[in-house]
Amino acid sequence: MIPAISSSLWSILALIILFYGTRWKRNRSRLPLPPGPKTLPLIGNLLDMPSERQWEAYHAWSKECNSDIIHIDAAGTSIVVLSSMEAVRDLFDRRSSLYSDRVRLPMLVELMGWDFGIGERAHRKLFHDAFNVNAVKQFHPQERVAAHRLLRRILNDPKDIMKHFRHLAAVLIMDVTYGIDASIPGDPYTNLAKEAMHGLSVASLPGRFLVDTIPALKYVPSWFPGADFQRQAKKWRKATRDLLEMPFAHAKRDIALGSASPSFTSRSLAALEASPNNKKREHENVIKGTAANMYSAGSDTTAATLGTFVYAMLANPEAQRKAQAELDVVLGPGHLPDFADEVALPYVSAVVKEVLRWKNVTPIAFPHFVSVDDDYRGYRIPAGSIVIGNTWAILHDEDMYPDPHAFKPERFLLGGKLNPAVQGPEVAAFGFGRRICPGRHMATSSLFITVASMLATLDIKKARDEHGNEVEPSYEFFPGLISTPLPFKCSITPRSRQAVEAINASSGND
Ligand code: HEM
Repeated sequence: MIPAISSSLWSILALIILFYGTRWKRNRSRLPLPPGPKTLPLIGNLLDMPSERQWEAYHAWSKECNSDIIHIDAAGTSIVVLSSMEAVRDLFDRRSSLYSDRVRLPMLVELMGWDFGIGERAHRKLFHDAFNVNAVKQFHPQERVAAHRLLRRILNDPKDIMKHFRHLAAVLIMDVTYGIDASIPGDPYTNLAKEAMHGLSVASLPGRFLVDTIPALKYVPSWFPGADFQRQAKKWRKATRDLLEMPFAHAKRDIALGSASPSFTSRSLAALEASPNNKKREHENVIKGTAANMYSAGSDTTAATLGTFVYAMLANPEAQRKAQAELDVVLGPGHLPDFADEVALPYVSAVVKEVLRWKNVTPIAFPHFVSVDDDYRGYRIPAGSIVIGNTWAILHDEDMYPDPHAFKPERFLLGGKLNPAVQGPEVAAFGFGRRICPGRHMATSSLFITVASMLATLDIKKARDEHGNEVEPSYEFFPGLISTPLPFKCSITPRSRQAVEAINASSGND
């Protein structure tokens, strides 16, 4: 499926495809490309490229070709898909210096203004210092408060659970990143981010916009018939730039007034004082870009994963009952869990793992890019290829995870403990190699405290219609780089009077 385009745009396309197609053919070397679906002259697999659930099509092609590395030709854009841990480790880990670039999708970067990725070493160092496995413990108090606030918000308004998850993720990350309290009603930043994030999620999928396959289309003016992508890009560009500039300016203002709460931005700007004067502006831009990345990469992924948790509880009520029984034994009914309880709660930990695996929210991670020719297992990986680790295929490998589409936390347990022999979903759910999600330790700790707090105090059940029949959710996701549950109904009620009292006495204060 490809986007609908007018006949005038088709004629320009034909010329451009001819140009790119012949250029690409000239560059071919002797080694064969990895196997892949049959191609048509010049346009390759362009007509087969799915615009939704790409990971499933990649997986099916991989099976057809009996290969964990396949090649797809999208009208001259070379896409290589890796579907096993062995292949992702070989390329993304062992050859990380070659495979760690990001794809410069023209729609996203040039037209929409997402040009502040954290590719540079300076960004990654800033991030690592604040978010490594030990440093993230500093965020436990904020994560605990965010989980307690969530419980109170659900008690007061149990209807739209995804709204509460988005609020939790946005408030937590605004606090940690900028020291901004986004919990106040009418806060401008959470809505601002919503529009920018929607654009990012849609435009990050390779093949979603034709301009990514044929970059010269970016010069087509927005009034040209069929150039809807230009109008769409303009709207998203404004949201992107506002997301980059506005919260950062707010944090700087608070710092100047002396009223800022400690945050990634305040700490990084304080450290900037030591930079030479001629580098200050440049370093400040690095901090600004890193902060915007944290927000953009951390908020929707966290909210979507929590939505998947609710889907899982609706799909497998028995798992919910077992997790609640474990919490009741360890904490006593109506008590809220804390981080120190995690070791005594293997079933709850297994629920979190299975949520990250079952319908993982970043099924193709974020695509990587290789800028030089390489070869692997006798195949040629052409320079300029988009290289995708098919996280979804890895986390649904039947040999590693029998009955892979079922939600079964037990698969991670043996003798009442987490079984180290079973590969945890963390090996793929947060991406690969040098570009692996730097927020993963914070993500897993905030998922644990939120899931455990909800299970300790709330019952999550299917909603009922006006005839009292259970309403089965679709378990479907919004199609984007980040799979977010589509709107669904469910019933969330307190488990007991003690649970209500514990929530009301907790640290969440709105
Ligand atoms: C459950 C929640 C999360 C999931 C599933 C997730 C997943 C991912 C994935 C798959 C990638 C791409 C890795 C690759 O290119 O191979 C990524 C990148 C990233 N994540 Fe996360 N993430 C989550 C939460 C967070 C949080 C809470 C933060 C920030 C505090 C964060 C910050 C980032 C950043 C900055 C990048 C870009 C790294 C780069 O481009 O080098 N993520 N994440």
